[in-house]
Order: sequence, then C-alpha cells, then structure tokens
Amino acid sequence: MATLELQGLTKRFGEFTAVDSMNLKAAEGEMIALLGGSGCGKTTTLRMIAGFTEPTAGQILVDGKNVSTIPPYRRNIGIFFQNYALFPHMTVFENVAFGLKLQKLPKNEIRERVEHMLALVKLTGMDKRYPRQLSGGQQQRVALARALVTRPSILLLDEPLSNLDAKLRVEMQVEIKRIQKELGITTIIVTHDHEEAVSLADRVIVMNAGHILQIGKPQEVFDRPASPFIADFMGFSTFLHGIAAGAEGDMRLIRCGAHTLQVPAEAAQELTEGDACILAIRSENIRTAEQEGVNTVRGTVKSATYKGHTTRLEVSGCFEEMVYPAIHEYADVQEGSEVLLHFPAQHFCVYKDIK
Ligand SMILES: Nc1ncnc2c1ncn2[C@@H]1O[C@H](COP(=O)(O)OP(=O)(O)OP(=O)(O)O)[C@@H](O)[C@H]1O
Repeated sequence: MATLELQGLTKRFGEFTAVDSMNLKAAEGEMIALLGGSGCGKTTTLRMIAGFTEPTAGQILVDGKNVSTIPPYRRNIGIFFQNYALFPHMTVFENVAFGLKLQKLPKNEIRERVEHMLALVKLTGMDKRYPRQLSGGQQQRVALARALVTRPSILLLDEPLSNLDAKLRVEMQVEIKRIQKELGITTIIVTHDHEEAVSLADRVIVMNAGHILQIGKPQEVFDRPASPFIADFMGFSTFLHGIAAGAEGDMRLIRCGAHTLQVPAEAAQELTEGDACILAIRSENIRTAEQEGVNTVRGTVKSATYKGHTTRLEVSGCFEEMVYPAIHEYADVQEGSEVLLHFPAQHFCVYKDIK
C-alpha cells in the first residue's frame, strides 16, 4: 500500500503544454479514474508516473518520497498500457513470471505467485498457452496478471478494457475492482468512458487540455458536473438556455423561450434575477406525461431510435433547442407525432451562462 502524490506535474512538448501543473493526492488503496477526451493529457500523465516520460516540471511522490529521478523498473509500479503487448514467444506462465525472474526470486515462489495471479484473473490451466492461442480478452487478463504479479504499490491502467466486447468489459470491470481492492493497490485508470470511470473508481478526475476540471466522488461528478462542458462529457444530452426569472416557494423559475421551468433553489444558488443560465438534463430523466403540469412541454418527434430498453427521441418545438429524451415506456412514438414531455425539476443541473 502506498500514497501517490503529484505536485505541479507538467509536461511540455516544445511550445505545447500536454499536462499543466497537475496536483493530486491518492490515498493508500484508492482507485482514481482519469477521464477526458482524446489528447487531454491522460496518457502523458501516466507515462510520467511510470517514468517513461520525463516531466518538464513538478514532482511525483510515492509514500512521500520523490521518485521523479528513479528509473521505471525501480519504481515498483505495475503498468498496463495499450501498446504494452505480451511477449509472443513466451507462454502465459513465462509472460506473467517475467518481472519476478528479473527480481531473481526462487523458482518455487515464482510458480506459486504466478499460479495465484492466474487464478485471480480466472486463467487457471492456461499457463502453457501462447498469446496467439488466447482470445483478446484472455490476453488482456494475462497482461493484467503481469502488471500485478510483482505486487506493485501503484498500478497504472491505460484503457485496459477498450478492446473488449460489452459483456467481457463488464466482467473485467468487476474483476479489476475486486483484485485492486483485495491487494489494496493504489490505482490510476485512464478511460474515455464515463460509465466505466464512475463504476470503477473511488474518485473521478475530469481533464481537458492538460488541466483538471473537476475531481470528486463518482456520484458527485456524475450527478453534479461542475460545468456544461463536463456535463456534456458525463453524458448529459439536453442543454437549454434560459433567464433566471424569480422564485416560487423553494423553487427558482427559469424562463426558457416561451416556457417557464422550475428548478430546485439549491441548484440555482449562484443565479440572481435576470442572469442568463444553462440547464442540463440527462436523456433518461426526461419523461413523457399524460397531462399538463409543472415542467411539462409539448413538442414534435423529429426522430425515434429504438435502443433496446429505451427509445431515444429527438424532439423539437419544446424550446429553441432540440431535446433528447430516452423514454422507457414504449408509446407509439412516430416521427412527426406530438409528445408531452416532463422535465423533473430535481434532475436539472443549473449553470450561470458566462458567455
Ligand atoms: N511525444 C510527443 N510529442 C509531441 N506531442 C505529444 C507527444 N506525446 C503526446 N503529445 C501530445 O500531447 C497531448 C496529450 O497526449 P496524451 O497521449 O496524453 O492524450 P490522451 O488524453 O491520453 O489522449 P487519448 O485518449 O487519445 O489517448 C496530445 O495533444 C498529443 O498530441
């Protein structure tokens, strides 16, 4: 178990700043997800922690000790990178045992630890196979076993599940979390996928252009993204421009085009009368309604896409913006038909429009 601390960690490639003065403190055994769009600096951050990329400025502390100048193989960090393939000419056993042989451990201890690790990733009995004789998911699990077998105090995972099909992905998410908690390894996992980040991590970091935009518990970041940009990244689909227009009881009124919506006062604390604002809501939180009431608005279905357990609609005419409900109840929604939508007040995130 170890703590990991980044202090002002910065990487510049020429004039370009890929990671800009990043600060982070991961507790012992904590799993932190780095989430962000392509090119925001996630991999560069991991590569600096691993020791493959030299920081331009700042420090990396493991258990309070600066490791910035220590070579990668002496950092006791387990690594799973996308392009960090298995050795094709080695069996599963040899691949996993590689790091232990470098540490010159006795043969019987190597066997014991490799077998234990293969059992953890559910690959018992596969030890004599070569990578080409394994499925993609099995190969990823071998790579994970290889990263874990040396009992690193820190584990770095760069998109470990990106090549897996949906079912295996969920299975592996559960497995990674179980192993990580069982061994108590402080872990940084990089992902593009906000659902993966919130389901795996103890804390989630949202990055953009080399900066941390938000850091918080999964539910905070998922339910209360700190800006419209983060909300968009976290899967909010409908964004409405409005004007703060008074209060009613413990609700604030927001005028959006021809309609007035209610939002909880505590979600709109930073607004004063007349402020321009943005309301964000997730597709799955917009409902269809039987009758008119608070926060119901009529619109016209522009398109309906069957998604299995929901039908995703594009609806125009409610506000100036298009809205995107994902409805569960299978109504007879056809393109061109009219729908009455309900926007539950408690599901709105409210932002001051600073433009
Ligand atoms: N060796 C390099 N030389 C110059 N620029 C680089 C180098 N490595 C990375 N970059 C740039 O730094 C930025 C951050 O790259 P990084 O690989 O960290 O992004 P990322 O968030 O991991 O993206 P992705 O999700 O696409 O992998 C990108 O704009 C990239 O082009």
